[in-house]
Amino acid sequence: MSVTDQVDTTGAGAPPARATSVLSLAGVSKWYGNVVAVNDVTMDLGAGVTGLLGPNGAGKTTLLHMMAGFLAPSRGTVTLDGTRIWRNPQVYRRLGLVTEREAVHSFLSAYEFVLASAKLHGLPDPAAAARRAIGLVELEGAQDRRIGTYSKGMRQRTRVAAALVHDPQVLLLDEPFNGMDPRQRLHMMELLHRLGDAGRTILFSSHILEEVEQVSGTVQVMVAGRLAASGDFRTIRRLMTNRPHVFAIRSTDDRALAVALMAEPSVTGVELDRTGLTVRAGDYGAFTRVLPKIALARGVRVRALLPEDESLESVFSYLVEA
Ligand SMILES: Nc1ncnc2c1ncn2[C@@H]1O[C@H](COP(=O)(O)OP(=O)(O)OP(=O)(O)O)[C@@H](O)[C@H]1O
Repeated sequence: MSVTDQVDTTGAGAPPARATSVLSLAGVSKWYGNVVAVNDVTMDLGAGVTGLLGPNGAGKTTLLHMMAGFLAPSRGTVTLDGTRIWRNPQVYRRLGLVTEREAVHSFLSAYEFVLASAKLHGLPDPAAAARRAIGLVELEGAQDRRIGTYSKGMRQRTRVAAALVHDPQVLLLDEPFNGMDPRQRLHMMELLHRLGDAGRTILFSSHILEEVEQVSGTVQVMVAGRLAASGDFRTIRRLMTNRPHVFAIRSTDDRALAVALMAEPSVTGVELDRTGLTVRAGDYGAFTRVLPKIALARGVRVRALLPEDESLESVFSYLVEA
């Protein structure tokens, strides 16, 4: 029996036990004129929840849209269980996408909104499919209220239900946690876990490290269109935290402090110029603990200690260079 045969397209009852699907990208690039948005990305995604992490402009949305069949790759192939996705409506039926920004009509109820999505998919029993999808996101209690009266989290769950109405094996979500408060986030995280545990392939994008860490053990990291790292989150996190840290230091005697710091094992580089002292340290904790002691011993007062490269972009850039 093929994977397609096992999909419950009746829209009724509990989802069946499913075979897992593999979404594969092979040498995928996408360019818009001179802008290379995605650059030679190869990855395989199986059942469970995977985070797609990267700073703004890294190419996450472009990648998700190619996976969902919204965009053609400029080069390479995107396949689901070996079948090309682009211009293949049979495969679209097995995919769901929750886009980053999309208006939900505030005058409709969640039930009406999800029902419309079921009808667009041409499901045989749209009403049953809508009820099942609303049950999956636990919105039954509010399904007949106008969406205009919902919280941000409820609106987002309504959109997830609309994307799940045809019971797809793969669910792609672009920045699903944006603008949610902690409680709404938790609820959405639990939902994604439940869907992943039930055998679906779930990929969600985010530019927030901690967010991905809380939701998924597996991560694909994109930087400037390229896949910078992929696999177990903890291993990648260790790579990120073990990177050299750069500090700008302002003190009453930068020269004396520079000489003293050169002998310090946690310091890997010292630069002194007209603007002040720049220090590279391998171990963030060890360096920040030892600096006040060294300064005190030399009679130097530290006026400012500024980490120079703490932005997410610099963390990601380090990964690309590693
Ligand atoms: N339609 C388009 N025409 C031209 N350039 C585009 C288009 N869409 C995206 N880009 C460019 O492609 C690159 C990747 O954009 P994309 O939206 O995929 O990144 P992202 O990681 O999703 O970013 P964000 O988190 O800000 O949404 C960016 O440089 C962006 O400006």
